[in-house]
Amino acid sequence: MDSERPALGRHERFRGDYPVVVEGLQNKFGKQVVHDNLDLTVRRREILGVVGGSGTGKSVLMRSIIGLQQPTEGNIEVFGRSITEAEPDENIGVRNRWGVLFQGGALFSTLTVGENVEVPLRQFYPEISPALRREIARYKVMLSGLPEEAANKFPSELSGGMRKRAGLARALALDPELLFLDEPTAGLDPIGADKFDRLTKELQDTLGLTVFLITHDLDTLYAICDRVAVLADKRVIAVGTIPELLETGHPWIEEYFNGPRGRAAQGTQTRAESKG
Ligand SMILES: Nc1ncnc2c1ncn2[C@@H]1O[C@H](COP(=O)(O)OP(=O)(O)OP(=O)(O)O)[C@@H](O)[C@H]1O
Repeated sequence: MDSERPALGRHERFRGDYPVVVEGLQNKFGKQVVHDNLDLTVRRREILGVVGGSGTGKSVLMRSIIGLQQPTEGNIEVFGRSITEAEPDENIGVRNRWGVLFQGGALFSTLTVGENVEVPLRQFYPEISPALRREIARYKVMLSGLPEEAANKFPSELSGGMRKRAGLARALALDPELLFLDEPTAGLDPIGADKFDRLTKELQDTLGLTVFLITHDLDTLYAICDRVAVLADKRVIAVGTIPELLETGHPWIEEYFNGPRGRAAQGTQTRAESKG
């Protein structure tokens, strides 16, 4: 089992082995404490699955890491830069190194898919010519597995699965090193979810991405995650491979992975592996 708080010198964090380091995080909404003394490190080029019961604060954790939620205590470093201590404008140099696929895609409904992908390009690289911006957006649309013509469609003209891919295209707009995915396969049918998983893995491999992936989808955890972090009791109670997590004997982990759905997902994975 991995220690959740490795003894890291700042120079090691800068070397990029741990693109995300969260230490002693606390998030409170009024009297509700969502996180308390939460530690987590994300390793370079891994797909880290983040699981936990509903309302355990997975999305709040992601929002804290990308600077959309100011924690009440703790420190978060992304690519060696403190997100919690700096003003949002000071983080401009790291904000263009990550991409985010929010739950539901969060696309602008009045813009076409291509125009949606152009939004971060306009924001971070206003000097790029409109023609080149359009070209980059088209490339990202295709990279996300959508047909080229999807760039001219509005989100309302797409299926749920295509909208997810459009959101992914926008998340990839700035060639990120770090990708945040919040429940990317929620609402997809099993075949669509499987294809999305394979796309995520392929992109991670070919682009060398580090992926922070919030999911309830056990198939995704078994199929593509290198490690899984479990949120419970207001913190990350364990991080590791699925066999390592099971060794903890924690009742929630046991029930989650060894319940009927967990066993089914494990069976699917074993069959997929034996087919090669
Ligand atoms: N802006 C906010 N103001 C007040 N409470 C909030 C806010 N954002 C989140 N919360 C609360 O924080 C808790 C954690 O929410 P979060 O969305 O992170 O859960 P989650 O683990 O992602 O859940 P799910 O799996 O259902 O998506 C919830 O109780 C939620 O109501």
